[in-house]
Amino acid sequence: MKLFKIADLEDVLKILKEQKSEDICEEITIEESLGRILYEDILSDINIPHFDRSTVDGYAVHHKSVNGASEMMPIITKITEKIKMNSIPEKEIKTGESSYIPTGGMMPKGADSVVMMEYTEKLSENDVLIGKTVSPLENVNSTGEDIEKGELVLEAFRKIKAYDMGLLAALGIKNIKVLKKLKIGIISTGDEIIEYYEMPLPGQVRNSNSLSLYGMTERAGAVPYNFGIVKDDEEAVKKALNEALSKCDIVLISGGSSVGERDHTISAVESIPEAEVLVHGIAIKPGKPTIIARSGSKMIFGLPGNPFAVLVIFRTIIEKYINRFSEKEKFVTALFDTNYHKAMGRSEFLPVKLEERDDEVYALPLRVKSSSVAVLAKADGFVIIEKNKEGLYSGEKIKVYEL
Ligand SMILES: Nc1nc2c(c(=O)[nH]1)N[C@H]1C(S)=C(S)[C@@H](COP(=O)(O)OP(=O)(O)OC[C@H]3O[C@@H](n4cnc5c(N)ncnc54)[C@H](O)[C@@H]3O)O[C@H]1N2
Ligand code: MOO
Repeated sequence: MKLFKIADLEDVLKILKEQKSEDICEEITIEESLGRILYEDILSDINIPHFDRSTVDGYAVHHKSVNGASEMMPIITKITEKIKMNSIPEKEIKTGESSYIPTGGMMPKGADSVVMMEYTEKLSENDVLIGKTVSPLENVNSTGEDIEKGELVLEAFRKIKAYDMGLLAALGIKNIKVLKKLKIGIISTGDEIIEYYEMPLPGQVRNSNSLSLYGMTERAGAVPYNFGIVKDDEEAVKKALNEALSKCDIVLISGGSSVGERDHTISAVESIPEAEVLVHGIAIKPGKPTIIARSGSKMIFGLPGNPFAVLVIFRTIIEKYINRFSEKEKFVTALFDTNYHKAMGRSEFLPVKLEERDDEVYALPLRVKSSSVAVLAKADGFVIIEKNKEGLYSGEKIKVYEL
């Protein structure tokens, strides 16, 4: 009798984290870096800002010169200089003096703060009334305040975000080392599976899994390759798997992952001499019959055929592996809207809709079968109910993760 070696979701993630992969990196320009995985630590070789500058248009002063100044009791200061952008102030400020300074202008020596224009009144070319007290560093961006020289700015294996690109530019970095994009082969199996552009006869099912895997692969920053539909035939599955393995870093096979007579993924995987099955069966609903194997430096994921299960396994496991576990899960907290019972022994992936009522966010569960292709299009996020919980109760505070 064939039995699954059911592993917990956390253990599966741990096994995947421990897999040594052959890192192949390449150098790219920062313009090309969005969504790529950094292969080096980025340290700043400068202070940002690299000079003290004003954050407002106004008059640079030493705070002691205007101590006690107010709208009713302004203090007169002598204008020493009109500082220009992109130039070094020529004069040092002494007690009772001020310099006009634009936003972003370099602070003159002797000044430690800036009074906003709105609180000043120019009396002549040489004198200005200051109607506000300021404290040291008020309206000043001091050297290294944002980033200090030598600071670790971005850590290796971070997935580069749009705002990281601006940060790299501010550091004057043109090229960075990133991991080469992983190539991901996608195979769908099943005698009943037809191309999505064909009209299904009774018993036939359009191939939706290859397309959702294609999209999710691209979203994860890898390159998908479609290896088409393969019949439920052991030799055909082996042939397709070997072909995909020879061209890709990771192979995803949907369908045939269970233990039925027509489920050939496991035997196809086992027929590869260097393949090692790491997992066959995960304590997650849906997606239980998932297979994870390694062949040299390559990985094979045998996914259940059910469309919802495919999405769940990709979202909770494969995507994390592709991204080297570098992305923090984003979530919002919400109150669960109803009582929900689940069987013990498997973690459950539950899609939810979010609703705002009386200043609270409520999560409403969407009833779903593993065969659904539609449910995630209706969902705003998902909840993972832990393996040993019997469900969720109405009003329970939960984390809703981004889909
Ligand atoms: N005796 C047992 N039977 C089953 C178990 C079990 O533990 N013991 N687990 C069940 C669970 S849970 C799942 S999930 C399924 C997974 O089975 P397979 O991976 O072998 O998947 P298939 O039978 O090939 O397909 C299932 C379902 O999905 C449809 N499908 C398949 N490929 C596609 C595709 N590319 N696009 C759209 N839909 C697809 C297929 O037509 C089937 O309806 O096993 C249970 N059985
Ligand atoms: O694990 Mo299966 O995907 O529940 O139907």
